[in-house]
Amino acid sequence: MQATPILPVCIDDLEHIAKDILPSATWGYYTSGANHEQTLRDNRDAFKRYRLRPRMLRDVSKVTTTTTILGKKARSPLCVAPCAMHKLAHPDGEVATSKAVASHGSVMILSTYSTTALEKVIAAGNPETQYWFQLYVYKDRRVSEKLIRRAEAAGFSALVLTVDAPYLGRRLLDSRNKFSPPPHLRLENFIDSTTDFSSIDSLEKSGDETFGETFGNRGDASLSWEEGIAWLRSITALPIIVKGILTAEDTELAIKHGCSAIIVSNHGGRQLDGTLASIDALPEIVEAAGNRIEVYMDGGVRTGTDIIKALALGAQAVFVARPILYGLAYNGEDGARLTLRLLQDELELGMALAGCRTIDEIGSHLIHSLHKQACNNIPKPKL
Ligand SMILES: Cc1cc2nc3c(=O)[nH]c(=O)nc-3n(C[C@H](O)[C@H](O)[C@H](O)COP(=O)(O)O)c2cc1C
Ligand SMILES: CC(C)CC(=O)C(=O)O
Repeated sequence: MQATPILPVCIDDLEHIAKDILPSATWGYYTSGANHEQTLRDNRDAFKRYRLRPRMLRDVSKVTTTTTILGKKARSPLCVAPCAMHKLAHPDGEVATSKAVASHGSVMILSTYSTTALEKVIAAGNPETQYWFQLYVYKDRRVSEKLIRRAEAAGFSALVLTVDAPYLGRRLLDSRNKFSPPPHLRLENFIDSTTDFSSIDSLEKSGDETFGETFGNRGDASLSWEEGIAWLRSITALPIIVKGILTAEDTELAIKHGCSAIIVSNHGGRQLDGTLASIDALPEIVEAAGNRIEVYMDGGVRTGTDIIKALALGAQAVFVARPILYGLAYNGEDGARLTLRLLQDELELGMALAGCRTIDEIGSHLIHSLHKQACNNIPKPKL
């Protein structure tokens, strides 16, 4: 058995510590994937199949990670993905995460299933930081519309529509653990819902419903590109970002239907098991997007060099989910800050060692792929 590290110096250390701290059912919910967890594992393993081709003697005495994300300046391309229920990790929950992201200066996507009301989360931030609201569309569209109105009023600057979860994936560990969030927590975004969301608002399951059924029974699985995106466009002027895209075909449709950006994602291996790892899907999507739309990615990012590889393969920004939960579990806001700082430090050092002074200098020339298929899809060098 591996001893718990005293001072966490990388994300894997934080993961070990979080495992020791968190109740086993919470740990299971946070870390597990769907079915046999092939995609969960592959999200991380796939990064190792890309190796770096560093350039030398390029005056890396100054390195900056400043970039733009959805047209706005950001201090770093490292951002925070939407994650349900941060208060399972620490009582300060999403407010702690918000403050950490604000000090880091990039983007936080807040989950619909936040354990803190969306207004409180954005109020803990600063104007430099972008807050985007992640949306699930419900059969009762009034529930989704009300959330959108609140997000608009609170100052969220984009909607992130999660498209890979018409139903919740089968997470075997959650079934074995009979995972159910503790009753003292609230899904605060639903508290004043005037529609029939009372059972989910208190996080109590109605009758014998499993957590997945509670979710599945309320989500609108009939959502389509034509009707769903048109409906969203008809009720909001906020940019719409689709999260969960894995193919060139859907990239084309996202552009056709007026989406503003794409997040290449398989939901951290928690939905359809057996998909491509996000980093493997990225080149196809970047090529299909062809600079018409920004492409971001998430899934398996645990080191600064993972971020460099994703940027080199064409991502404009990179999102992390579980690493933030590990940081929160370790030490609340300071722990979430540590997560971001460790990854940011690794990113800056990695850039210097690879000969990149700016984000623009991170191009496909840095990538040596160990699988030939991906090599064919790698976008043209930026340099
Ligand atoms: C515990 C947990 C809860 C999540 N909740 C949401 C959610 O509410 N909405 C969503 O779109 N994605 C959700 N995700 C998926 C993440 O946004 C993201 O796609 C994925 O976890 C990224 O992979 P990583 O955890 O390896 O960084 C969740 C992921 C985890 C681990
Ligand atoms: C409450 C869940 C639907 C949140 C989620 O997307 C997940 O657990 O992956």
